[in-house]
Amino acid sequence: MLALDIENLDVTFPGLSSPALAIGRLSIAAGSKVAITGASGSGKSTFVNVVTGLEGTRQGQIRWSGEDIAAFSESRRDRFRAVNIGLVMQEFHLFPGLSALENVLLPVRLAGAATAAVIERAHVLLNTVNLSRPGQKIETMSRGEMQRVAIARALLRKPGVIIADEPTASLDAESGEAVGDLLLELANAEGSTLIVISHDQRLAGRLDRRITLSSGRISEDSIAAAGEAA
Ligand SMILES: Nc1ncnc2c1ncn2[C@@H]1O[C@H](COP(=O)(O)OP(=O)(O)OP(=O)(O)O)[C@@H](O)[C@H]1O
Repeated sequence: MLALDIENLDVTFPGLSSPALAIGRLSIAAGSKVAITGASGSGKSTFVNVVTGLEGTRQGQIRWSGEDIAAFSESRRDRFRAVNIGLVMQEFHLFPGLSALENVLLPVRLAGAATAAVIERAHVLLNTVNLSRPGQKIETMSRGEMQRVAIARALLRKPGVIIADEPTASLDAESGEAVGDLLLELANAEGSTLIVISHDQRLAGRLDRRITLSSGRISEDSIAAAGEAA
């Protein structure tokens, strides 16, 4: 499991008068389960992009258990993400024409890391997410099933952190709840830190900590609020 420590982060884009994301200090403990919420345009996707290293940043530190990915080159960030971060996105990013199993294995196959043990783990994970037909073509699956394939893929390399960006947004209530259950169960079982970006108040309410972004800044943090109340 990985801890996240952010310091002096400031992400600006051309044409914006204030930063898309400005975080003086934020620590997320290893193994904790955190929801990030906020209105449209508040900086949630920017947060996902910089903490996963999908986007670089020139200002600030983003340390995962001590390793500052803000100081890494793009290719080093890509390698770090592939090994350490399990990403689940709203729009799944699965490949039609391939089966559920082939989708789960694609990143490790591309990395030349599909050992027999990893293939066995892919089968086990598909079972865990309640998919019994590993050979089913992805385009024939329901949206809830597709998201469960994406979760199995994200967990294949036993990532220290799972980051899910609006994982239930395009699902009906029942499938969304199943996906929320799975993310929590699997993060607990694997001992991964879990960060979920979500408008889904029910899902956010089930996590240990809720952080709200407003105009790129942290406007509420349930841990800080609990500390003030104590
Ligand atoms: N590449 C970019 N260039 C210019 N502005 C950008 C860029 N990316 C994001 N922004 C701006 O930064 C701000 C934060 O955007 P971001 O996508 O992080 O918000 P969000 O909270 O994820 O919103 P939503 O819930 O609508 O997806 C917005 O004002 C957005 O227009």
